[in-house]
Amino acid sequence: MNSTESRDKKSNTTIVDTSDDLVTSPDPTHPANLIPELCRHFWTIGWATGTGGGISIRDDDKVYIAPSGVQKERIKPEHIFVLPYPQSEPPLASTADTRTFLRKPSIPLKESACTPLFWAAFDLRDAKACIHTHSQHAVMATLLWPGNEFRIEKLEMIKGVRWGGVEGTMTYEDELVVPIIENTPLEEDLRHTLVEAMKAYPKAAAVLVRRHGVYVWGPSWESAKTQAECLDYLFELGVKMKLANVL
Ligand SMILES: CSC[C@@H](O)[C@@H](O)C(=O)COP(=O)(O)O
Ligand SMILES: [Zn+2]
Repeated sequence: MNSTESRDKKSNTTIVDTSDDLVTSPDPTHPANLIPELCRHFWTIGWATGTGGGISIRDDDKVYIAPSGVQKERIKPEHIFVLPYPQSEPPLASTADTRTFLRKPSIPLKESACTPLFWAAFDLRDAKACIHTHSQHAVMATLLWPGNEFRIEKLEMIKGVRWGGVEGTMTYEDELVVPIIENTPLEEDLRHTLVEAMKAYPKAAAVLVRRHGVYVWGPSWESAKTQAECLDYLFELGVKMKLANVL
């Protein structure tokens, strides 16, 4: 049990800190400041509109998560959840009673439904940040590549993508392969196939979700962001090239 939690012996429930201490910092690069700023930016480029999409950042033993179902461009630091890392089990909504939080907002909010998906990037790739976008370029790519892989080559922006999302950068000579998984009615239910795809494609920097979007991660929030930008560019260009019959 961490310092911000205490257990009420009578009711046997965990009382979580709802103070703003863990999400208040004058440092603009503190995750609780960065998540609202990046979500605002992602909203302006169509990655996180209509409450969809988002980003989670891991700072050592803490994971910072945005709230669920809210206008992502209007999140404030005090709306951010803080979870301890690592945890023996991924924090699934279906295990709500046993999940541990270091900090919850004082107003009634739920943590992002993407939490178990972000967690897969932290656990399987040791990522420090994971971005989920609803970019139409990603969605179109999953429609024009009907199989279980998006493939593209001979484009300069491939050089901005890392092997596995966290290792060395790819070269112009390398073919980019991104696995595609099928969407599910509930976000949480994507976890199983996302984990399977990450294991089957250990060198892939992202996982596309058909008719939904993409999960991209990196060894830092900066790297996750620039890789997501390179991949989005490649999805957009791939779609245009395929429609122009020049692929
Ligand atoms: C427009 S609803 C989108 C959600 O179901 C989900 O796909 C999503 O990306 C965001 O989930 P959230 O729980 O709001 O963080
Ligand atoms: Zn989504």
